[in-house]
Amino acid sequence: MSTPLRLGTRGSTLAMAQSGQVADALTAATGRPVELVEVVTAGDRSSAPVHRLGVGVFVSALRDALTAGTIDLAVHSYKDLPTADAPGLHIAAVPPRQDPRDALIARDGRTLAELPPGSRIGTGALRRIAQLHALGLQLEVTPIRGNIDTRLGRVVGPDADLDAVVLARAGLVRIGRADVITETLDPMLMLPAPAQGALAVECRSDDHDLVELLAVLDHAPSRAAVVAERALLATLEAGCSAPVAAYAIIAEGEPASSAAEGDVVEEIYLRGAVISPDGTRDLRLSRTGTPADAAEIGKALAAELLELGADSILGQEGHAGPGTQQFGSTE
Ligand SMILES: NCc1[nH]cc(CCC(=O)O)c1CC(=O)O
Repeated sequence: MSTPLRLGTRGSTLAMAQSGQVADALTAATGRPVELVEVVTAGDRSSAPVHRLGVGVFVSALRDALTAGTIDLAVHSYKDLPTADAPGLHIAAVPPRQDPRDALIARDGRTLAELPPGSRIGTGALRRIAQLHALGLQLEVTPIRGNIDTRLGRVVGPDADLDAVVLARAGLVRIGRADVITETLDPMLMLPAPAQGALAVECRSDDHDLVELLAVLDHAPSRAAVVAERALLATLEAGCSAPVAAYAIIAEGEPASSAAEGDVVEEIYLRGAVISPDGTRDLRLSRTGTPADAAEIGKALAAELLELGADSILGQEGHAGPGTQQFGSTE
């Protein structure tokens, strides 16, 4: 029996679930045993609001442990990773992505359209707040935070005080709570966060054997989608808390007339949005291309959004400007 690989994880229900799922997949594919090592992050120890701490605190403790060699690999929710590269570390796999759409959890099984004006709907993410306002449904959007269980408790159970909350479908699926979802939101109405529903499996770049081993978990279409969405985010120089949304789909495209019979041509479709927090300014665009050009497509779509004035929308939110990395998820 080979020595177990040490997979560092936060202790939250979601982190433990997704780390366990990656550990199992890795063992199934390679026969290597994997042990989970809990890493307590500054974000878990503090009760300060996440927008003050920055979501980076959840990530950096895991990255420090990787660099120090106390763990061999880490699993992150990809949407929580800053767009800047981490020196000495490598994302060795992007496993098959979960459904990236947002989900509504509402009282009495209601859908968004069934919520009466004045309904209280909870979410902390600026991207979701902006899009809920843009719908013009006269919903009362209430900022909430905390882990998935805490946020669910605002609408399900004895302490419920809201009519609905919006959460990522992927997180609920991973912790086995997809049953509470009353509507999966159409991306045309509620475009997800860049990389939502995807995981990043990270290790040290110089750990060549492990880089090679982890490649079995990589899913090329999921990686291409994430590359496009995050290229858009990075080009807008926005962080994961900005009112920026992006969603890429890889689909079978129309083969060129010159293509040989049986050739499968893949196409990437990327949709991106920048919306002011009050929902009054709402820029949404799409673009298609080939998956090999995922990064260029993301950059090009961001450039189009900037031409239409995206920077002035982001500027309203204390846009940090070139060369800086914004942190601070309120999700
Ligand atoms: N920032 C919080 C966060 N980070 C990852 C997920 C779960 C879904 C995913 O992997 O994208 C969530 C919860 C949510 O947004 O509801």
